[in-house]
Amino acid sequence: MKAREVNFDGLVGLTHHYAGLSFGNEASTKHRFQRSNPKLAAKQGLLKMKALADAGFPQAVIPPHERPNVAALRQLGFTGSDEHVVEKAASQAPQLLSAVSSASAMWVANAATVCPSADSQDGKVHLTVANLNNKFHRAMEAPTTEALLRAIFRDEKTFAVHSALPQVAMFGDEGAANHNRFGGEYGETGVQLFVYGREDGSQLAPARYPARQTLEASQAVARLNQVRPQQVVYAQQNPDVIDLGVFHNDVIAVSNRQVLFCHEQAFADQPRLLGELAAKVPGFMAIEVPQQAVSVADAVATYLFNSQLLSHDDGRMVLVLPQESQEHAGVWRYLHELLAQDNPMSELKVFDLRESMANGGGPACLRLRVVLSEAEQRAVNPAVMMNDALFNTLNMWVDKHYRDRLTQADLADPQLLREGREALDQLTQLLNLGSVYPFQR
Ligand SMILES: NCCC[C@H](NC(=O)CCC(=O)O)C(=O)O
Repeated sequence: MKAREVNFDGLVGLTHHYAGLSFGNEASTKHRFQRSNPKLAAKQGLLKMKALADAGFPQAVIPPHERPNVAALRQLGFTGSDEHVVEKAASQAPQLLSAVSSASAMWVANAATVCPSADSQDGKVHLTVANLNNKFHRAMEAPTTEALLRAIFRDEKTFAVHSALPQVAMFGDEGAANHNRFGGEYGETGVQLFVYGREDGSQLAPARYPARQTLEASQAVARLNQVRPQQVVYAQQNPDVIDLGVFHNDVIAVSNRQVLFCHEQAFADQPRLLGELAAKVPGFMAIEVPQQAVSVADAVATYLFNSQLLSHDDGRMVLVLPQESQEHAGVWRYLHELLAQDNPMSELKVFDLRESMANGGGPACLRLRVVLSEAEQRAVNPAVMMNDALFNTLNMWVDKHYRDRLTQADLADPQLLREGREALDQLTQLLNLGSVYPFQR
């Protein structure tokens, strides 16, 4: 039976805005306080999903979270009705209101780490929710992410959804953005590469920006996901590139099947890692981009590596890139050289994801890869699968509910809270999710 990689993309939420919340993520810092367009952001994401579904790649959607997160503000001491809580936060602590209003759950590469059934000891598909401990606005995603994943991957005989790791720095976990799986056919046993930024207590760590993922977290996720130990490889990110803005490994590397496409400075001990992968993955091929061809700074600015590397049924691979890669002459030239060389890459697909990119989220950040056998695909909640009908339904839903401009000041508007709840209440019906949001309980 043929297994496929299904890409689950995060749908951008109604409160998408630029708040500069992610120290170490240069796009987030740079676009702080600029005006956003949530409606356009959601539509840009939907267009990518639809185009990939049309090109034959199975595609699904993961809904946004309830924002502002009023419960989080209450936990921080704001009292009164929900509207009063928002008003008080807006006047006393606007940056906190921004954090609890962030639409950051759209970047579902950080939602969880996935282990396909072919790799797990009990033969189930495992998903461990990421705690996103390094940033307040992201750490609050875990409970709703868990509820959503349980509503999508409902069948407990097929899927095992694990709660996030303890919310402390030692177990900082950013999900699939620091995880790669290598192998032949998707349904065959693979090798899983867990990439971390630091080991608790070790000196080998970035100096300027935080390392969000720890080795201790990666090891715990590998245990929870029941990955057979002989199939696990750990590697440390190069701390110097974290200091240049590579806050997740998927900003500097992407993989698919036997191919690793990465910058030559991506990993701390790159020759050792590539040797280990060559020994464990039959037909392993590393495509390392030299600093001379594309600098780390250009990779961060263009998100060349935050691409999706997808396989057509005949084995040809397509690289799904953000428009910023096409707009950079040197990067675009390099990509064409790559196509001409002897490797499986045969096609480039470019998308305008400007709204997400301005917060540091490219094509790869917006998707969670889930390898599923045919039987497992049938066990997924069918209402989240992208097709013509769902594309039209979601576009109409976005048109009806989303604003086309939002600044930090607008977050004070209590109407935004009501708009969000009404929209999400309808969305849970459209996607047959049941009650997943705090306001529905
Ligand atoms: N995988 C891409 C994640 C991008 C995300 N950006 C943000 O949260 C920016 C939000 C803001 O600054 O408004 C992050 O850094 O975790």
